[in-house]
Amino acid sequence: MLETATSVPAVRAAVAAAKADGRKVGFVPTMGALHEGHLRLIDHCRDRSGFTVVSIFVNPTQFGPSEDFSRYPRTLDDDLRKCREAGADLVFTPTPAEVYPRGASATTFVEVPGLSQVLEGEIRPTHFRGVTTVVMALFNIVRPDLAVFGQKDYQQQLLIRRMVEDLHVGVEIATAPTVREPDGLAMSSRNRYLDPRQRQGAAVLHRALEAARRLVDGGERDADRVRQILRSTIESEATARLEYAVVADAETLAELGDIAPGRAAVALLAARFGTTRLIDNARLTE
Ligand SMILES: Nc1ncnc2c1ncn2[C@@H]1O[C@H](COP(=O)(O)OP(=O)(O)OP(=O)(O)O)[C@@H](O)[C@H]1O
Ligand SMILES: CC(C)(CO)[C@@H](O)C(=O)[O-]
Ligand code: BAL
Repeated sequence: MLETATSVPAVRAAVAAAKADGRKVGFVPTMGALHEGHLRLIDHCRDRSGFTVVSIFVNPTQFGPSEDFSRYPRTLDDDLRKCREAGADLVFTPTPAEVYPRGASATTFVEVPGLSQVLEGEIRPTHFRGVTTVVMALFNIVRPDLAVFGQKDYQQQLLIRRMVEDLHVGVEIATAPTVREPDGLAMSSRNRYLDPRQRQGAAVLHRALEAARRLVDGGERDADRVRQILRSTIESEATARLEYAVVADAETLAELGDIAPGRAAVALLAARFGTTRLIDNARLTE
């Protein structure tokens, strides 16, 4: 049976009861508007724990002043139904004032300098400070044994892993693969902003990543050539405006000159389709 909670004490009580039963507690933080990608994270979590908590919280502190906080999709009834069908045990739907007790925003922050300032962090300068702060607050509220994040937000899961390691948070972090539409577009709550032409065009991100992967699988070691194929594929799509296309070290996100065997490399992309920003990534080597 799915339980719901809106307050910190109610979450703590439900989680304490599960732990008293000897159940491992898994946690899937989300901003709602749930799609198949989120549901696979819940499956991943259920496979690895005995009590799955999902949070649905559109976190104000990770949106910049000109971003889409007010129009971000909020579909709570539908989300609760999907969580129930997916077999979650507890859904936490707090207000900002519940998460940020001093008045709807944070007055204490957790930051991961360096990793939070490149790529997404360069374009969205306060974004990751908001993410790491809210994830730390949610971890302290839920006190899970395990938390699951999506590979679609590659930089985000790296930052969270770093935060957990640096601050001895004691939560195991799992990363689940990106779930895609049949044409390869990574599922994202923001896909619903796209008009039909942009929606069709957005599949170019996956095509670019596939082209890069084919090049590397064929033996290409020059990261510049791989960047070129990423760029030229995206630039061939009329609805896309490229923001970045990088080939980076999979752990540090430092840009690579060459793709050496034994060094894990990842391609990361961001582009706008109209006013909608989408990101995607793929590992090029393991
Ligand atoms: N297609 C996907 N496959 C796997 N995980 C995903 C996918 N999309 C989102 N996630 C993961 O779901 C979690 C919650 O993400 P969030 O609620 O922001 O959804 P989103 O679809 O990424 O929304 P947005 O459009 O804001 O980026 C994150 O860990 C995110 O990486
Ligand atoms: C991790 C997260 C739920 C924090 O608000 C958010 O950044 C997201 O949905 O990826
Ligand atoms: N999934 C990332 C959340 C954000 O873009 O704010």
